[in-house]
Amino acid sequence: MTKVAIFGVGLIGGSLALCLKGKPGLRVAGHSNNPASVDKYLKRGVVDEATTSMEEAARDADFIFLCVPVGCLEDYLQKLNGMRLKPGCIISDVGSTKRTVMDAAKSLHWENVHFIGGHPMAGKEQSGVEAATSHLFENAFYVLTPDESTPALEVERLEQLLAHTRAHIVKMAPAQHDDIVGAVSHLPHVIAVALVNQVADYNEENDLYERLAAGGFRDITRIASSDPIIWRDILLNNRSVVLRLLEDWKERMDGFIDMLNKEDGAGIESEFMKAGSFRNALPERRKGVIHSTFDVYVDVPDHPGVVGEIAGQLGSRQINLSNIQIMESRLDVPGVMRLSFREEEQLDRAVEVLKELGYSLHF
Ligand SMILES: NC(=O)C1=CN([C@@H]2O[C@H](COP(=O)(O)OP(=O)(O)OC[C@H]3O[C@@H](n4cnc5c(N)ncnc54)[C@H](O)[C@@H]3O)[C@@H](O)[C@H]2O)C=CC1
Ligand SMILES: O=C(O)C(=O)Cc1ccc(O)cc1
Repeated sequence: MTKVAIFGVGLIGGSLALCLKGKPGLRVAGHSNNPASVDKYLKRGVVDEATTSMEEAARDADFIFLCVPVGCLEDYLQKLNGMRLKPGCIISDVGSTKRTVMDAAKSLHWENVHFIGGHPMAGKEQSGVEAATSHLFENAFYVLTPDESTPALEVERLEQLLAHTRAHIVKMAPAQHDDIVGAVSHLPHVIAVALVNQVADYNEENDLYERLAAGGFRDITRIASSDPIIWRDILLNNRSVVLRLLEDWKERMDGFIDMLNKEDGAGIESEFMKAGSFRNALPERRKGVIHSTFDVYVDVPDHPGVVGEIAGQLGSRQINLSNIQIMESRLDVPGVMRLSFREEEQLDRAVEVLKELGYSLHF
């Protein structure tokens, strides 16, 4: 049996556990400092075993994943470094920044243990094991930042395990990762939070702001609801990159101020045209590279008739399903069903029907 130990079974650790648990030859152990969390992991059936003891979780583990806030990673590495780990053990993490954790791992001496940094580039604004799902990483990029000294065979072992996530593995240097992810993820989170708080302050005087903020404002600020501790740690950790990006951002805002002052309509138009053509060309995650289908995930209550009901409702409207897969179905966990369609138009119609029927959908 291959033992996988997961430290911090929250949104990401829990989702990873759900990808791996029940796969042939794999056993998943969870760790939390908090006894109540350990009970919760077991009760939800996310892991095979759980403990508050780091030693017990790490003992005999073939793989260890650190899925705790970025600010805790160095401390966890130091603790693991002081333990007797299984020879050949691979330690990885899922932190949203890669430079400091790679430096921390490199500064320690490991005896036949390999650290390979990782970052699944998928997530959501919710946190905790309650929000974990087995399909979170599907079709997403999963960055690995192996050091030059890490034997290729060990990186392959990790990649083989991560194949269960159905994510696309990409390898890059830690500093490059932090620069790019700073721009496409960390900066947008800061902007979303600042924007929401700006409107929240206006709303103190007049609650019409809140009432009219239903449409686009909600969409572009979804990530402002992300977990404060997780994001405090990410931003402090990648602060030099984020500070540089915010300086650029300030310049861009000055550019808009300038165009408005000068009533430069052509300038504004050209900014929207440039943004539109870049954004419209961005790859859509739901059109997976591996699968030539259009998929939607439906949260379904655990009752036997639900597959029939959904298939029946879609069939009666001549919406052609190409596949149905139940991804999690246990007594105590609500199920997730993947519906696949060969054509985007069929998917769009199905989404409309399922929303009308009150199902909660994910892409
Ligand atoms: N939220 C997201 O969308 C993504 C997060 N990440 C990274 O994954 C890691 C885990 O994040 P999530 O699963 O989202 O968070 P979460 O809050 O859902 O889970 C964090 C886990 O760490 C444990 N933990 C241990 N020590 C802690 C401490 N001192 N303070 C708070 N929690 C502590 C918590 O009990 C919990 O099990 C972070 O390093 C984050 O940067 C990576 C990709 C996406
Ligand atoms: O909710 C979203 O869209 C995200 O941006 C999720 C996310 C959060 C943190 C990461 O390191 C990677 C992805």
